[in-house]
Amino acid sequence: MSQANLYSFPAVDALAPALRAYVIQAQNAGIARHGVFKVAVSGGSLPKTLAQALLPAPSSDADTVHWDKWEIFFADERAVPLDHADSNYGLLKTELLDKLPPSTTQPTVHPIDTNLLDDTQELADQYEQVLVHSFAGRDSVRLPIFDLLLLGCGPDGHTCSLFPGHELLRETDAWVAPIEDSPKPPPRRVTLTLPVVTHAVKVAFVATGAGKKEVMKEIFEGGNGLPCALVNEGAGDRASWFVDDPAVEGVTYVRRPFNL
Ligand SMILES: O=C(O)[C@H](O)[C@@H](O)[C@H](O)[C@H](O)COP(=O)(O)O
Repeated sequence: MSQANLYSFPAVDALAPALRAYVIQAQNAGIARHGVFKVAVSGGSLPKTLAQALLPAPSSDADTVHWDKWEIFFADERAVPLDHADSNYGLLKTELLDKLPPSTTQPTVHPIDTNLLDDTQELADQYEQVLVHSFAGRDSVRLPIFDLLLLGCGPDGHTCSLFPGHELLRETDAWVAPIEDSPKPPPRRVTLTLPVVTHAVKVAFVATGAGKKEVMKEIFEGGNGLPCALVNEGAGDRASWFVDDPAVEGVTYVRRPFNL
């Protein structure tokens, strides 16, 4: 069975250019296939790392981020207004989108519908409809196939808003699901479901810092049904982990040299 790729770097400074090369390759493949690049992103520390990877000026044509071709979705989002401190949209905006050079044609961004914040089921259903319309005619209608998912990994092994042991891990029908009892605050959120996550063309996790080393050991050496491990099992070598050395200290899983 194919296995997830684990790429480790001394620090984020070295990780960022590799992540950039990987994202640009996924972007170019998406544009070649469909003329656009459909990507979903998480919150946490990811937007900041993405900014470090993607904001530097290109060194060549092949190194160019074609923001005008990007369609950005949220892998998970908190049920809060877009300008709230907990909003993943707000985080991406301040960390990355607002920092694009003024001459850049902004990407298309799909935030949640904040008219529906009182009802997380409605919020999830509406966001699923956004995906239905966006992916119409593209792949099988059974599942939206993102060109790339850019995800984080919590210290408990959660990813998106899919938490260890939660019933949401058994969701097989919905593409987007509500959660009212997230153990990480805030409790009310919506998230892509596991089938959508594992069917993406590529899934990249970014996990940095010594605070991740216990869970990285668990994910890569036992799995234990942790959401991140379930993504690794479902996506196989379509999953790639970009980590720093402190996050994988003591992890025996074989690191790959980073080569595209
Ligand atoms: O909305 C969220 O809570 C995030 O999307 C979440 O899934 C995040 O990616 C992980 O908790 C990792 O967070 P860090 O990168 O900050 O460790």
